[in-house]
Amino acid sequence: RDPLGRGVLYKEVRRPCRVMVLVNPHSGRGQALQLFTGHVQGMLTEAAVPYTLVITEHQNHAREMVRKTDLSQWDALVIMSGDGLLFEVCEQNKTEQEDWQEAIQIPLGILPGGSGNALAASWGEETVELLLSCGFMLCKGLVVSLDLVSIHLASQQRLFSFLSLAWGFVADVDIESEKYRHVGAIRFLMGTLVRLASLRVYQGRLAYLPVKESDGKTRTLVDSLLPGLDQPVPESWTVVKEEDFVLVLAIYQSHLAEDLWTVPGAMADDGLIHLFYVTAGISRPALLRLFLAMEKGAHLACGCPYLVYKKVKALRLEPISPQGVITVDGEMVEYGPKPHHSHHCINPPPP
Ligand SMILES: Nc1ncnc2c1ncn2[C@@H]1O[C@H](COP(=O)(O)OP(=O)(O)OP(=O)(O)O)[C@@H](O)[C@H]1O
Repeated sequence: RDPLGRGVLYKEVRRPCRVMVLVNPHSGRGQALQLFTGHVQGMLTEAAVPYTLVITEHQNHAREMVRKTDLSQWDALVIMSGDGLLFEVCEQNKTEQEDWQEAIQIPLGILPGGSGNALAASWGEETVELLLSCGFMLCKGLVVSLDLVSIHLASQQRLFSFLSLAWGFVADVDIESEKYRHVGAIRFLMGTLVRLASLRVYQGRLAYLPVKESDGKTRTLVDSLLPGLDQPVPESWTVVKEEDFVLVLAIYQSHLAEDLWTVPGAMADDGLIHLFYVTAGISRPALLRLFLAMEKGAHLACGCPYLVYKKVKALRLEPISPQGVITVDGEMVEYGPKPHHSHHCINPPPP
């Protein structure tokens, strides 16, 4: 079904639908619970969707809830927070459960309560208020399949990522601006201005497997495209000549935040990793112009010679700079002088 007329096929969860809603009262400007009770609760009641409300009390509370829960009792897990709480739930759901192949079939929902809300923004309607649009999809029980990217860290840890991997400028801004969370979405602009003042270059090696016209979607849970981290990248991969970067960003949804429309054409399950990188030499005003243009999805039209965009199936990132931040879905992950980050796009079978 395509009830929103966006060329996207949705499935519907079966009725009656039992939903667990996890609300982080401290996310974003600290109003998630009020927004839930003020806007979403009534919609769910009217739509006769039974739900159980869990208010998270501390970091990792949602993770523990999901670990302890018999998931077969629920038809959907819904997170009202930013992308961070969803990352916590996904990690628990997918990597720590022995039966994660089954666990990833459970529909996950997101209601925007954070300051970035990238995933919600990628899926909500632009014409109506984001929270109401996400609440509407929840009431209708509309489900789409979502690409997951498998990430191997240097320590062998494997993560599943639903949104992005970032290194350099974007990752620094994301983490450094967390302290301004209470101001909402504008935290990214504040963080961008602060970081621009101390713009730095990050050394590293980047290689990727470009998408070919003939490529179909990769529907596998096995990392068949990934060479071992101790192996060189295969000949079919492109090795980026430059080793001095201002940022590297791999994103698989359209939005990096509510007002950062990074990949205008991205679909939730197009099987693509959208790789952006900016090489050293870009001026501060030019970098600022890119981020301002991104609000309208117009950054690629800026004609900036330092910005490169590729559609890829897999990539490897090897930071050489000893200090830096790498984020997955906006959350900081381990960083080492010589970690390898390999990515491989997988599409789990539709729920
Ligand atoms: N009750 C709580 N008190 C403190 N921290 C919490 C609580 N519940 C959850 N958390 C933690 O808060 C962190 C931030 O949440 P989240 O990323 O969802 O919101 P945000 O940072 O405001 O939004 P965004 O990621 O969109 O910018 C998560 O790591 C989560 O584990």
